[in-house]
Amino acid sequence: MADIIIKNAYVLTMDPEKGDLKNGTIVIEDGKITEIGEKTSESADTVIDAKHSVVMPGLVNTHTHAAMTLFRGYADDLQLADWLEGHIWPAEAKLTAEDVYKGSLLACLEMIRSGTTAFADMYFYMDETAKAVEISGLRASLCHGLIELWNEEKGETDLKEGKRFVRAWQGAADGRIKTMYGPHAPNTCSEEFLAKVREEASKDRAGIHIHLLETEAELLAMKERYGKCSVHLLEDIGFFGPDVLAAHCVWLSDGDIEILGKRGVNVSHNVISNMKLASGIAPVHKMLEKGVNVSLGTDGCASNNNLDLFEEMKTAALLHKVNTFSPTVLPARQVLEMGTVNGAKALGIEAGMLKVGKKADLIVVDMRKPHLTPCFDIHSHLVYSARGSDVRTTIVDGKLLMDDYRVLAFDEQKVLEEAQKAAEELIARANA
Ligand SMILES: O=c1[nH]cnc2c1ncn2[C@@H]1O[C@H](CO)[C@@H](O)[C@H]1O
Ligand SMILES: [Zn+2]
Repeated sequence: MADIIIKNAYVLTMDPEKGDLKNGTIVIEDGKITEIGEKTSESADTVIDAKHSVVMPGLVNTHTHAAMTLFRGYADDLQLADWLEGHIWPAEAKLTAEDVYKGSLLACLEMIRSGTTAFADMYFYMDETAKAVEISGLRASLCHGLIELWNEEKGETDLKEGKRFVRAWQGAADGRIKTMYGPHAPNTCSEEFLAKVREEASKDRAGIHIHLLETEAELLAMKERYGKCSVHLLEDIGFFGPDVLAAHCVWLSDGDIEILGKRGVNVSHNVISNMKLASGIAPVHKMLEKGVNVSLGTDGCASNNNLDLFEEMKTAALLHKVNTFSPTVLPARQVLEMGTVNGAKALGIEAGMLKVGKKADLIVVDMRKPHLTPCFDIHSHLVYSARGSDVRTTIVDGKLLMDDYRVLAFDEQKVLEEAQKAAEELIARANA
């Protein structure tokens, strides 16, 4: 007997070999997809009738700071340096472990509701985010943010905590949690420190998550300090590899793109954050042309201000069209690949596609909505018309986290109330 059967669905497999099924059935057992076809002879404890719905791989958010949900709308319309150093960092100095727990749970709730099944996170008090992931049922690649700022003592303390976290949580929550090293950025960490982090990550067989060339200010600071940009510096110290996840990558030269492609670096494109902070426009279509694995991230809620990857897909598709004066750039199908297949690859997850043997991380999107009627093309609808709130069911590792708009993972009202209270108290402390 199987665990879950989803029937009567439009199945968007994202598997080029299989294609889509107009009226399909998916069977889930022991956390994996065991059958995809027109019908099944199996029976299951839970049978979901997905009439008027699309079943698709869960979306993967490859760059966020989950607990920053507490700063949603706290500091808007500011220059990045002023935003980060003048507002966010002083407020973060007042964060407690409990705040991070409550903010992370809120983020998990928002992700479950908007169809995200896995995410990559860099922050502080990461045990708390890990606990929230464990409870919520989501999948995540987590790292403790290392902000050395050329302070040797801080570098050592951060790295020690980073290593403790990597070792404590690697493979936890039935393998749903993976851990990484999280050096903040090449302009907030020294060359020696970055080299040391690379060494430790290799030793622990953990990946590395870093902000990379987000702003022109970083590019200029790097040129002044080292006479080369961040990509060349990291290339010269042997930092890059397919286990590196680089967020933003806005200020890249053609040569930088070649390097990222050659080294198999995974890029997280955070289009809304880049627009909101006016950081610039990442050369996404060029990266994709060069075979770079580009996925999508929301960044934290202080620079977005939500975790809805449907919005991210639409915005990415639109921005790159107007930026290149070419409406054929980033077509809907390619953007869906960025949100699913490429994201799963970036986090090393056996998912991102609905295929027998893959992990059962999938979502059911309700298409019986005014803004989704009529429907000629599912790809187009999912990118240009759908919203995160159209997701009715979310399954991770073969477990139902939300069933027909009902969140099962935890008490939703309690999560909302506690996050609201924690945020109010935190901001009061920060403004005191
Ligand atoms: O877009 C961004 N650029 C640079 N730093 C960021 C951004 N978003 C969040 N953080 C900061 O990164 C640290 C995580 O370890 C946090 O301090 C967070 O505020
Ligand atoms: Zn970030």
